[in-house]
Amino acid sequence: MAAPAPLLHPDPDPSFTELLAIRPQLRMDPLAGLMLEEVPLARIAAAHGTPVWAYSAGTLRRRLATLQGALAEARLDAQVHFAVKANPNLAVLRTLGDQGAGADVVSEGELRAARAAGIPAAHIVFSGVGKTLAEIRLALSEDIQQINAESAEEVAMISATAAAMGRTARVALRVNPDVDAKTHAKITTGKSENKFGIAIGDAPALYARMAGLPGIRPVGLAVHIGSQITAGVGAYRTAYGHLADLVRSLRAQGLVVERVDCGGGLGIPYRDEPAPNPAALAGAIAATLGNLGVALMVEPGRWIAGPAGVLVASVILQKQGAGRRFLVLDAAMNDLVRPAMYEAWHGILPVAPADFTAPLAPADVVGPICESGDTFARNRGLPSLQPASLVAFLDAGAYGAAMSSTYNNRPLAAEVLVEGDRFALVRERQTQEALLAGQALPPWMAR
Ligand SMILES: Cc1ncc(COP(=O)(O)O)c(C=O)c1O
Ligand SMILES: N[C@@H](CCCC[NH3+])C(=O)O
Repeated sequence: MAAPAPLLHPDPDPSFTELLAIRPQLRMDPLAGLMLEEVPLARIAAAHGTPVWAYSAGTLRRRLATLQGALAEARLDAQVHFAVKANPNLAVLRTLGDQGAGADVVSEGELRAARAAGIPAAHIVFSGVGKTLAEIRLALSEDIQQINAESAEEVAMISATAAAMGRTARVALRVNPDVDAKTHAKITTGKSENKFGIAIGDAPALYARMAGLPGIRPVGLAVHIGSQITAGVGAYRTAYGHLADLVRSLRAQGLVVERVDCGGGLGIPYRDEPAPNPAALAGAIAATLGNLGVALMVEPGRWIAGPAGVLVASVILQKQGAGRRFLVLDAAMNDLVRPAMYEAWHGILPVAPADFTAPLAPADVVGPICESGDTFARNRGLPSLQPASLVAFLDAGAYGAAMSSTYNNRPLAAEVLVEGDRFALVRERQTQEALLAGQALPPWMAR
């Protein structure tokens, strides 16, 4: 069973050279050090300080094109909807939207970001297990492509809201196929014990009921079985097979099924995981749903954005503990929470050219936050790194900045977009003033 690589892995880590070999967006220049496309990361750090996120526009486009190409190659009538939760930066969304990506959103904020980036409402799907009335109203007034409903209770909310607004919501039913995607327990979503979707056995009756409700036009089905799926496409095939059966049985009842949203979840190799590729996913879709005459959607987030981004941090100090070396960075779990939250393994490379050939020794890479979970890596082979040396976290373009917080009252880091040999700030580092803004003392504390 493939599972995401944990923070501390029993096998030797891939070398720096091996990590770079499968990431064409990154290379080590003998003079300029680690480069993202044609921009030395040291230049970005010098211009905008650290910690700083940097995204490659070229990589975003290339990966989106690979996915679009794989779907076309499999002769599928399929649209890619980028899962905005992975990276809601407007420049990222604009880059992908300009190349034809729609958006999969799960909140008012994501819907507004997708619209602000220029993604047409007709290419936006709203997913999520708990949309508020205000969010349903916004989706309806924007007339987005589709709302994916996850329960009978939510269908009733959408129907009542749409009818009151004199609108008709295009609704797909998200089904829970009870399939194990063999990924981290916190990010598996297609098992019956997970909160997502409606049990596949309950779907036919609800779908039939939807067809008779005011304010609702049932347009199809949706499924999403989990994230960072690296155990091949078997679980996808099983889930899509169940959906295909459901499409056939709904149609046999005389119901209309126009679309199937196949969800996201395609994994990437953070360490050396044998991640499935888009062609395999397209093959699984084609083999199951390909001949039903339904329009298809996929909702990848990580696969597109993960490898396109890095987090650059500075070493604050190197500290010798009892039998271990700690490398204390100015980035912390509030910036990149994946290691603390899922024990996730991220490649960590020195940015300076000389560091690359230096002898390596194990280090625990940590942030300055006051809890031991603020650990990015254990026993990681790294050269001696003096204060102010830079390191880069690889594959940080998805669920990186998106999951940042201000824990320890640390401001959100800046974000930069790299385009060939140019780069531009696309989100400023949060100011200390902004961190305090909006807080007020109650009148009785005034002095
Ligand atoms: C409904 C839905 N679609 C798409 C995604 C995107 O997942 P990933 O970034 O793993 O492709 C998610 C997150 O797992 C999700 O919940
Ligand atoms: N945030 C998770 C993925 C969850 C996907 C959300 N549906 C991660 O970083 O791996």
